[in-house]
Amino acid sequence: MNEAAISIRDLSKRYATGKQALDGVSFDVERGSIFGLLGPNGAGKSTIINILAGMVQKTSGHASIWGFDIDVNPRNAKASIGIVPQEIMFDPFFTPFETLELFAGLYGVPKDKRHSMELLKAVRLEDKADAYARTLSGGMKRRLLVAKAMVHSPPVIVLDEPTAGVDIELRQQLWEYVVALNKQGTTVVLTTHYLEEAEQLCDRIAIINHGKLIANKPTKELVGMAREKAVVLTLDRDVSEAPKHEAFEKAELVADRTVEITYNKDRMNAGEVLAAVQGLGFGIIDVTTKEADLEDVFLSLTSGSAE
Ligand SMILES: Nc1ncnc2c1ncn2[C@@H]1O[C@H](COP(=O)(O)OP(=O)(O)OP(=O)(O)O)[C@@H](O)[C@H]1O
Repeated sequence: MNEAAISIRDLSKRYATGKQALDGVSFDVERGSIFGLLGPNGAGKSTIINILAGMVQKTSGHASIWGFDIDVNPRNAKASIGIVPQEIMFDPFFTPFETLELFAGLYGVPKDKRHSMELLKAVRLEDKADAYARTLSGGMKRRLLVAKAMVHSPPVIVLDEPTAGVDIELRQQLWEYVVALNKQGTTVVLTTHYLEEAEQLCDRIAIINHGKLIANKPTKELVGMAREKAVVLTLDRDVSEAPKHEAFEKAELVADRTVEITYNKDRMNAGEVLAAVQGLGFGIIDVTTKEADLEDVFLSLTSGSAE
């Protein structure tokens, strides 16, 4: 089957306040992929996820999960997706093991088909299986949320800003688990503000801004959209200011002999930059190039538009 894991068509949402949170958004998430949904605060990411989760009613448009239309087949659509919410919400009186059993029960997973202990192991919480949830650290709670989203073994898991408030080590553990899940076939959608992580993890990235989709491309292509590139040059002598040339976007002295030159890759290439510097009478001892990253693209696409 090559039907999309998630298919969204002309999705719009106007909240009762009159706020148009989504305005005709369409995209597909390919089965087996890791898909990044990025956008500044208030862009509409959570609204999309909440519509998929059945927690927010869309105003118009269509959405289907694993081939199940959320209006026509809401139960199957819901059974096909696990959502890791932004907010940490647990009943503090249940242990992690009980929490997972409870949710498996709510999803109608029969006792012999439950895998609560396996899930706890996968998120490295097996030691805490019987501890009170309120005694867990923030990172542990976050990992429990991921396990909770997986109790019904959905083919698609959505992580809504899962890394907020989680320290670097825990974040890496979480990503390792997400990547492992994906390797086993789970389709992953994640919203994140950590562009670097999105760039490393996602096969494809969509950017949403003011309720509209403004980009949807394979990660490499999106990163390639950055127009500016830079070279860092070590010159053969100390200079008091960076070599100036009309074709450079920017030239900065970063140390006595080191300059960083930013250029527009549509207008020139690194070789031409070097030739221009040599033409100004400088010898070049060393060169490193700096690739533009997703952050550059993100900023140029969404600049000045966060709420
Ligand atoms: N229940 C609601 N009632 C009215 N307006 C809402 C509601 N929920 C969200 N909004 C508004 O809709 C817009 C989109 O919000 P949404 O939470 O989807 O954005 P987001 O991209 O997830 O942002 P963040 O990254 O901050 O979570 C925002 O302007 C928000 O204030």
